Amino acid sequence: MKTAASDLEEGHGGAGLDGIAVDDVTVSYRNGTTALRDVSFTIPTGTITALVGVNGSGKSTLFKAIMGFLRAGKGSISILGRSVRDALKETLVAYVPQAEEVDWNFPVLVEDVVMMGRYGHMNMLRIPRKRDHEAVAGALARVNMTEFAKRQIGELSGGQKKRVFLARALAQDAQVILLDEPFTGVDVKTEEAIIRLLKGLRDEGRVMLVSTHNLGSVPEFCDRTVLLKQTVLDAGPTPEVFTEENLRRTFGGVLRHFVLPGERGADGHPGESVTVISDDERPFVVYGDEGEELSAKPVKARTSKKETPKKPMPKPRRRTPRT
Ligand SMILES: Nc1ncnc2c1ncn2[C@@H]1O[C@H](COP(=O)(O)OP(=O)(O)OP(=O)(O)O)[C@@H](O)[C@H]1O
Repeated sequence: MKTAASDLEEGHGGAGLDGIAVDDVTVSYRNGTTALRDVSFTIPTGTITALVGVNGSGKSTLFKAIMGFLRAGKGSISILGRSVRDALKETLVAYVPQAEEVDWNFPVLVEDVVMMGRYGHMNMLRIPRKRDHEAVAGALARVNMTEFAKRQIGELSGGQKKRVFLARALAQDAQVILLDEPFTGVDVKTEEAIIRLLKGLRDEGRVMLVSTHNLGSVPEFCDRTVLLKQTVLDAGPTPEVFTEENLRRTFGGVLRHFVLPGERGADGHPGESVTVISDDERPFVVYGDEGEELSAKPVKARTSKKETPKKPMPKPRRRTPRT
């Protein structure tokens, strides 16, 4: 029988089996809202993929469909070559939720939250065995939260809570990890720690799909990008997909894009122009000539939907601090 591990070996580095394959999926809610229409994309194993779109573009709905909470009215989803149902049975998929989705008043210890990741590996009585305790300890250590094991989850900071839910996914030994806005409410240091961890998981051949509004971090750590607006506007390697034209199509008037002139520059960058592209969180910032390639017109807030030639985004050299 094929195991997840053997699949991952086959697929490591993008070749071989797809990590997630979404084929022509349409999902509608009972009230008649069609949140996803004809959505298709594939993600190879051993990759991190950004899921980018405005509020209401269908990101959470897509996560729910991949988790099997919502059934596609049309199309199919496969995970590591299995149906969603089989993938869930084999505990291959984990979900790291947005902070708002969790009731933080629920009295539960950090180690208990992480142990929930082991439920799929236990029998019906859910009595943890040695290997379950070891998995929990290992997962907490990996996210640097060992000293918080006996704390109530509600007492932690936003970034610490995020790390606990990541630890739950690790304790589960999930091969496919869906992360809903993992950087919201976390400081830059924690964000960097999470990114380092995700890169390590990628190198183990796992699959990560990350919804984010932090456009600045996408080219830094996401190999691939899926742009969503009820349907897929574009999907593929980030250097090809994360373009100015595509971001405008994705965000429309929500996107703010402006260039500060070279004479003024920014702190630490005198004489360099600064290009800023942002929806609502951390902007994508480019200093100097690379930024000028994006726009020849300085000091202009641009929110028009006018199409411009497709140009790859240059890699940012520095990002602005979080406000
Ligand atoms: N339970 C529901 N019942 C009916 N419609 C819903 C439900 N949940 C979401 N929707 C609708 O489906 C569409 C997609 O919503 P979804 O939550 O997937 O977007 P999103 O991209 O995750 O947004 P955000 O960035 O704000 O989290 C929206 O029009 C939303 O109003």
